[in-house]
Amino acid sequence: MTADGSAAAAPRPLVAVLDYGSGNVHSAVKALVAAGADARLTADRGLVADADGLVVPGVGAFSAVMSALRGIRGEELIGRRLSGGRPVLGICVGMQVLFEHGVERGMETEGLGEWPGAVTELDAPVLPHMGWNTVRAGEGSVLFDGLTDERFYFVHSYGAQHWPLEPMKPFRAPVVTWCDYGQPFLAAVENGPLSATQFHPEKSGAAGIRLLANWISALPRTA
Ligand SMILES: NC(=O)CC[C@H](N)C(=O)O
Repeated sequence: MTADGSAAAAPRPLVAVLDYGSGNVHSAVKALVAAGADARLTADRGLVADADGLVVPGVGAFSAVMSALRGIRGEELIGRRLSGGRPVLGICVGMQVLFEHGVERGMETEGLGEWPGAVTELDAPVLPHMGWNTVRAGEGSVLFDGLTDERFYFVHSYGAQHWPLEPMKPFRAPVVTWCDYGQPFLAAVENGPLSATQFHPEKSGAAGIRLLANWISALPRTA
């Protein structure tokens, strides 16, 4: 209750942006704040564990991102959150490392293995895929709620091009969203507490902010 008796505004959901030396983190923090979160760039293990949401950004080579994540035992931080059903959002290479492995320039690197399958070079005439694209949102998507026919900004040459995970009843089937660039590839996945986008919501204008706001609105509140 405030001094004039009106109801105090609810505190913003606390979203940790994992600081492990990846690039592009400040635009992610800024976009999350614009989308309604109290966003903080941090490697503090307690804060990462307790935050309402964790965002794992990622730019550069799959192998370098995995090495930097392992350097702060990021696989533990992400795995423990997911074991406790606590939301995590991976962005770009932060999505790619969630798969079993990545193959870049002939080098295979083990990923976090949250999802089966591999991240491989896109089968497209021009790489990198750098620009705006529409996506084919999966049925029941939370991320793309109210965002049909919007375009999102992609900068990548690799991606997950198959979704081998069969729904395991009684669990809800993951919601997969596709994009067409040369061949189809996964633009986003929503799988219980774990979501991820291959594109950059923080570089996708108002549609990107709305997508982040959808994710933030769905965060269970611990405070
Ligand atoms: N934007 C990025 O940093 C993506 C890099 C990643 N190695 C890819 O090309 O898919």
